[in-house]
Amino acid sequence: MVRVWYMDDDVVSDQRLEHHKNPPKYLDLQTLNHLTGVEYFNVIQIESDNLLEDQVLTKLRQERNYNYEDEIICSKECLPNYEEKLKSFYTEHLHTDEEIRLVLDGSGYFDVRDKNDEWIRIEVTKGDLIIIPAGIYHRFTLDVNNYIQAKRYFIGEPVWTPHNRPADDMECRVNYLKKLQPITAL
Ligand SMILES: CSCCC(=O)/C(O)=C/O
Ligand SMILES: [Fe+2]
Repeated sequence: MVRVWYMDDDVVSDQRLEHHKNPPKYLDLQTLNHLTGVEYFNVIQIESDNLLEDQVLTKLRQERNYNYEDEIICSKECLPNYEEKLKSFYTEHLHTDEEIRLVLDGSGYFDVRDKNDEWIRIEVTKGDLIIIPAGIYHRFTLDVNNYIQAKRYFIGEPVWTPHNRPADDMECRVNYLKKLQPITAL
């Protein structure tokens, strides 16, 4: 089961640790969605190595027109410019398009800002599919196991460019906040 929690304020110790508040403050997926617009799906058949035939995944790809896909492995051995890339992933940023990731193996943390600018940490492991909306400030880190393999989906020609904070005037940011308002008012 995916775990989601509010992070502590410790910016000194290793980013790969869990960074819970004391006491821990967990969120459920519905609350995560209401607060941030992040969507989560469990791709159930991953254990049977039948991942790409999975019904949840097939439906998502068709309905949302994900017509581009590739794979990324974040490990010292496989990711070119490993240290530099990890630093860039963990620098707070946004994208002009959704960030869609399906974890095939390993694990890691996506951190997203809530409307009060607090960090929420989302632990992703094998079989988790996460959709991070365009315009949300976020970052990614490996956990202490230092390995993740994920599929990346995209609509059209992929654009991976991160726009580091501050990017408040970007159209995607303005639109994200507009879309979020009615949701968080619930
Ligand atoms: C597990 S995919 C690597 C992280 C990434 O692609 C990204 O854009 C993070 O924000
Ligand atoms: Fe990103």
